[in-house]
Amino acid sequence: MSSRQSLDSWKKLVSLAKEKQSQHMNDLFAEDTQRFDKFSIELPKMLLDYSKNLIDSEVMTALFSLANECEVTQWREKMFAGEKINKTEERAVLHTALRRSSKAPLWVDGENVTLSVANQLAKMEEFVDSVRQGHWLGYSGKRITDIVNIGVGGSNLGPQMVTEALKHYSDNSVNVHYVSNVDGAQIVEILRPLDPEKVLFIVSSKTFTTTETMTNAKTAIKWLTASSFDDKSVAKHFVAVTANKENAMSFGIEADNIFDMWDWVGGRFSLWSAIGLAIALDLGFDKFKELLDGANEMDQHFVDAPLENNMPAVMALLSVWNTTFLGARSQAILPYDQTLHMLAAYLQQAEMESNGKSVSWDGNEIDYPTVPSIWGELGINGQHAFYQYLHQSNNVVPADFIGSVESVTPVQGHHETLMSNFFAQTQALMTGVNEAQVREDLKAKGRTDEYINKVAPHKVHKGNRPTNTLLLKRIDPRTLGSLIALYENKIFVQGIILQICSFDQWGVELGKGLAASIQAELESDDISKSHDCSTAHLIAYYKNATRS
Ligand SMILES: O=P(O)(O)OC[C@H]1O[C@](O)(CO)[C@@H](O)[C@@H]1O
Repeated sequence: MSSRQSLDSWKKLVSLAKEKQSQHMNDLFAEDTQRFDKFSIELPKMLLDYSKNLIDSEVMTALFSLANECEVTQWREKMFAGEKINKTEERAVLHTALRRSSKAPLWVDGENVTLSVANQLAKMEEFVDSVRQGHWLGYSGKRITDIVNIGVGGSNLGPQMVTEALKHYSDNSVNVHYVSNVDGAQIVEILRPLDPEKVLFIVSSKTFTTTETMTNAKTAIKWLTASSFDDKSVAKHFVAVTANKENAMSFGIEADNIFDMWDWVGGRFSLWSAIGLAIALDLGFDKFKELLDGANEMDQHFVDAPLENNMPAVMALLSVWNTTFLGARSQAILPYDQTLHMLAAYLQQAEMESNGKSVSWDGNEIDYPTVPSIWGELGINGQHAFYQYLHQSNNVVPADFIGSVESVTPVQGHHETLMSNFFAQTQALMTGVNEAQVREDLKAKGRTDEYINKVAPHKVHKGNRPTNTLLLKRIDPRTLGSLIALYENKIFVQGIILQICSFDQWGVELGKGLAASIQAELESDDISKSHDCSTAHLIAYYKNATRS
């Protein structure tokens, strides 16, 4: 039994979970008309209603005790102070320093992080302004019109998700494109309409070793130099963002064109650094700064608010309740705002690469369910695709519903239709409809007994499906910054409670290593004897087919 399971609060939650599993949220709402007031948190630009969870005050009290017994606030202080809480890599975790407003020094390994961040932001600002104002010109003297960000995982998902979400705020000084897939189909299609004389490539890679990114960057250099350019053109058309300056320089990128990353920023938490350069080029540096300020506001709330009124902490505790204690295995992210169409993909990496682990920070196997798998889509599209499963499958999927009071692009009648669905779905998921109600309804519609007997069981919705509702005022750079930081801080709290090292990602290494050796086999006549027979036959089939 792990140390967590011997905590009083943990034991209490185990017994409360048994009790609550036989209850229905409809009864909890009937018994307590104050549920919304008790189980909601309002911040200046967003409201969280978490009353539609299988909780009551006793459960929440036990969850807050769990957070206290797990020393969440002490760990939070350590993270913000730059202590090396990423134990397996002996690194600080300071993505919050990238958006911090305080000018006070913050030291890590003799480096004043506050100063390094300020310097990089100043370098970014100067570069962004010069590209957007047409001072930075391509090799042949033409203005840059298109930015192509080459990166994958954290060096792609965050910037691309934000670019998509804030499209409305772009003045279209430049067009921004993202290449992440090593499947050549993507880069070929993106480059096809572009003019090499007007394109700027950003090679974004913390390690500058990621095969997909390096392969795409090499293709981009070939594309550029294949026209009338020579090698010198690379200096005007390539910049890099990396913590591995040496590799970027040997790749051919000028030292001055390299923006720094640091080992204390995890890739999936890096959009606030120069990894967000494409965002800043698209929106202008002021709006990028607003994004950082919004994130900083959420950090301040996370640091200052008592746990009972702390949005990231409450969301983390609810996830632990739903998953570890009530047994949910997945979690849906359902934005009802077109601008957030990449949010689920972004949060998949943020949460699953951080906490998708089964060994605790002391190296022992974890024997309780940890975090759910994250998936999702725009909610309104999901309604016509997978909501059947959410309403009636025998697998309960807790869901975050995220909507905005105001649309960034109002079109008469649209927003009300969208939001009426938003409100209807969480109500339906909670209340459901029982067989007696179904029968009564069918009878009132004049259906025959035979028809009612046949159809009634299929129309029952058991309800009791947990949801959180996040209602934002409006998607803008500041609110989006706060929303992303909300989830980042939530992920941190989950990791602390579940005793997970949230800031490493060893689980991606095995496959990467194997792919490298298989690539050598694909490019030669050899086939390694070390494969299992399935993999060996698949490789042989592929090689025979490509060579016949
Ligand atoms: O920025 P890099 O070093 O190219 O890494 C890209 C992504 O690959 C991963 O290392 C996973 O393989 C992620 O953690 C990271 O965000």
